[in-house]
Amino acid sequence: MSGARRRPGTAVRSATTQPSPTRLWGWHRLRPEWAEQLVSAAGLGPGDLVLDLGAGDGALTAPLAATGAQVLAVELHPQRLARLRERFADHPRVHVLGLDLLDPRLPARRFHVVANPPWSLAKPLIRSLTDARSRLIGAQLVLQRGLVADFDRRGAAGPGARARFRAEYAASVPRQAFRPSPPGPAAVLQLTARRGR
Ligand SMILES: C[S@@+](CC[C@H](N)C(=O)[O-])C[C@H]1O[C@@H](n2cnc3c(N)ncnc32)[C@H](O)[C@@H]1O
Repeated sequence: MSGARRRPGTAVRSATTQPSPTRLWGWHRLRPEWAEQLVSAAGLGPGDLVLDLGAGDGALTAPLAATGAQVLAVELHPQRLARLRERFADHPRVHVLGLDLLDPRLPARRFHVVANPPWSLAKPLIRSLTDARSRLIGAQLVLQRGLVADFDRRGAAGPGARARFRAEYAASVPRQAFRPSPPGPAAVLQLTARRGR
């Protein structure tokens, strides 16, 4: 892949993938004050590795980098990816990756996730993050409120996922927290590994 460093344990699907006419490229950017709030609640610092999945143009990437953590910002949309690469080209702790979130490979070392990912991919994404081989420590995912409430009630889906991760409704996020506003309200789903992974 050109322009982005490849990390062990992460997969790279073509960064030149073109938006397909059937692919949903919805983009509800988090407003800066909400992005800051989400990042500050994650309690990250130097030495941590955090993934921003579906990074857009970096609404969360920038405050995540300001914590001192190492940030992997994943985006597939060609223009957003290009903008992201340009914006963080000189940042020593931000690595921009042209990955498809549907690719299940994850970092080989322990990691966190703080993200406002594409809501349509929430279920496969959570399945992959809570997989038995995943080294996820904790995730904060901004998703549709109803879905977050479901996860809070039923726990993480997928074989054995409930035994490995707690899934909780952590906070409500109003439609006004995004630009443009999504059709319905959102919430933060907190996933926490039950044991060190
Ligand atoms: C809800 S937007 C959030 C953008 C940014 N995190 C923010 O809060 O402003 C989701 C992002 O995921 C990206 N995306 C959609 N499908 C993707 C995929 N399969 N792989 C990687 N990124 C994807 C979209 O291009 C979009 O930028």
